[in-house]
Amino acid sequence: MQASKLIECLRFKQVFPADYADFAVALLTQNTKEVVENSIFVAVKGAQFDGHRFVEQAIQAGAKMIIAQDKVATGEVPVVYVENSKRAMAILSSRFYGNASQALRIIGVTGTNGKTTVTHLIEAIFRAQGEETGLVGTMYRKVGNEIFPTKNTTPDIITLQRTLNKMVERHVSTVAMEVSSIALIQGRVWGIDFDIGVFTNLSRDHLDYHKTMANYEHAKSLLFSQLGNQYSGNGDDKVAVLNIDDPVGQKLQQDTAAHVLTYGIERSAMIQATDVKIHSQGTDFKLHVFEQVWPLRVKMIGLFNVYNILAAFAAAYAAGIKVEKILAALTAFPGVKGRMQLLTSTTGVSAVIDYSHTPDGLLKALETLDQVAQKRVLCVIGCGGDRDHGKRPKMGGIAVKYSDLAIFTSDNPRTEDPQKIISSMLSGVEQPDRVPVFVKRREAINYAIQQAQTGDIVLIAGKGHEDYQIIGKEKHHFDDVEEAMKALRLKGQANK
Ligand SMILES: CC(=O)N[C@H]1[C@@H](OP(=O)(O)OP(=O)(O)OC[C@H]2O[C@@H](n3ccc(=O)[nH]c3=O)[C@H](O)[C@@H]2O)O[C@H](CO)[C@@H](O)[C@@H]1O[C@H](C)C(=O)N[C@@H](C)C(=O)N[C@H](CCC(=O)O)C(=O)O
Ligand SMILES: Nc1ncnc2c1ncn2[C@@H]1O[C@H](COP(=O)(O)OP(=O)(O)OP(=O)(O)O)[C@@H](O)[C@H]1O
Ligand SMILES: N[C@H](CCC[C@H](N)C(=O)O)C(=O)O
Ligand SMILES: [Mg+2]
Repeated sequence: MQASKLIECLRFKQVFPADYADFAVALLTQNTKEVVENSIFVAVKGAQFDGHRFVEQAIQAGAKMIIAQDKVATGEVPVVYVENSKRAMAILSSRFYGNASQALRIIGVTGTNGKTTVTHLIEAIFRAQGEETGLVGTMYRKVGNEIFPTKNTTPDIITLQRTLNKMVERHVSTVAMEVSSIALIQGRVWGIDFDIGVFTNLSRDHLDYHKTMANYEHAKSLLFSQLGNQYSGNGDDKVAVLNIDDPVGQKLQQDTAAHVLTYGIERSAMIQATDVKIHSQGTDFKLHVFEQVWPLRVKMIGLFNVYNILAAFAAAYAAGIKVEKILAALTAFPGVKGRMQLLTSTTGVSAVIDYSHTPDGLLKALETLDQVAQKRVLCVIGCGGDRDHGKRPKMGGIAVKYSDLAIFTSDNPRTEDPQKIISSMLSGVEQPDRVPVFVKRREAINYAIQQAQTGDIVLIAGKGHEDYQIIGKEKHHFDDVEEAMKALRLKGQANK
């Protein structure tokens, strides 16, 4: 696309010089590291850097046009001044990548916990119908079967539009996408035409960023207030899928113009689960879809996973898939890597790897394991550095209160002192001197598995699927599954 054609979509812009030499745009980017010959570079003011300071570097790397909101010196290279470069970036990327979101059925999932699980469930349901699917989230971006790495749960808008464009090229029809609160505030989904919005739950997290729960709640509400403010009248209008047992889910009913489909367990809901029975191999419950009832057995463990299943079911139901077909896919679903992932061993000790990294997630994981463990539940837990400090004492307290033995260790310390993070966790515990502490995660895992006896379960919480540990700014290979398997094997050999 020619630059002049592309920037037509920006209103109220000032272009200097107005008679610039037009060119075919090779790439649109906000990052100097990506710039190639004939790129357009968008200068964005970020939390750490101001992109306007990288303009010269972008021009040297081949940028032929700059989009900016503040005055920049560009020599001969044309500058398009806009009121807000992030918004301009959203509008430009939508046009550059062919308004891809309009050609796709996009299901956005938001909430503190359960987004990755629900998006994978949705992906599995649509795949089982023979559809080509896309997935965007914490673990990766997936186009059909092809996996692309990701830096954020919800990527920046250009990466997102580029990914959606690739999905259209590969004949994807439905996309399940995690929408983080931070992305909603930062406009990373501006211009994305969501068809269905799903709310899982809201509890404490990310207060380092949002500061207050009210701000955090407002961020989540944006997905629903931006959904479906027009009615087609064809019966294919937008749908908000809301967890009605969560007070925020109840409030969101007021924020959206979209059709509402409620789900829940405790309160009366359109999609409801009753008679939930959790056992070590999975969970049984009755699924009520308005007036009809189906018995269901799933392989995932825990009451919280029943909520995740209801959310995914409701999204698929809203998309018009037949109940029996959805249920067949849910019954076959094996679970998500690093979410209540069970490792058994010949020793009779089991380990569960789970991505619980919030107070509520940890509480739910421990409550679930308490119901299925034959004997004790041990818990290895740390908290991430450069993240919400307030959740540390809460998670420390929960780990000690809801397990038989809690062992404190490091998660991803990032640029913080790991010992200080652990001290903060210990400040939430009544008898901190009774908590075994191992700064090195490997040692904590080994200790927990050594201490465990037949019938015990060791929960290794916080890092789930992650195959790295971030210490300082360095990423080192570290995988809880590998470490736990190694420790279980050693225990097995020692027992012989
Ligand atoms: C604090 C924060 O949210 N930062 C996010 C934000 O960065 P930013 O816009 O502030 O960027 P910046 O680093 O200050 O740089 C400003 C501009 O200069 C440009 N730049 C910078 C350096 C350079 O050499 N060249 C260059 O061009 C950058 O490309 C950028 O355009 O926008 C970037 C692009 O969208 C994100 O990648 C980045 O996420 C960082 C890595 C991050 O850790 N974010 C976390 C807190 C986050 O967003 N988490 C959520 C929730 C996770 C969950 O609950 O699952 C997520 O969605 O991942
Ligand atoms: N519905 C739920 N309610 C409470 N806790 C949950 C729920 N679903 C999952 N969890 C817990 O939260 C952890 C993370 O789950 P998941 O990865 O699906 O959430 P997420 O919202 O994608 O998290 P993130 O914000 O890191 O992307 C799980 O390992 C589990 O312990
Ligand atoms: N999406 C979450 C993941 C936290 C995972 C945990 N292992 C940590 O590093 O704190 C975040 O970036 O806050
Ligand atoms: Mg996630």
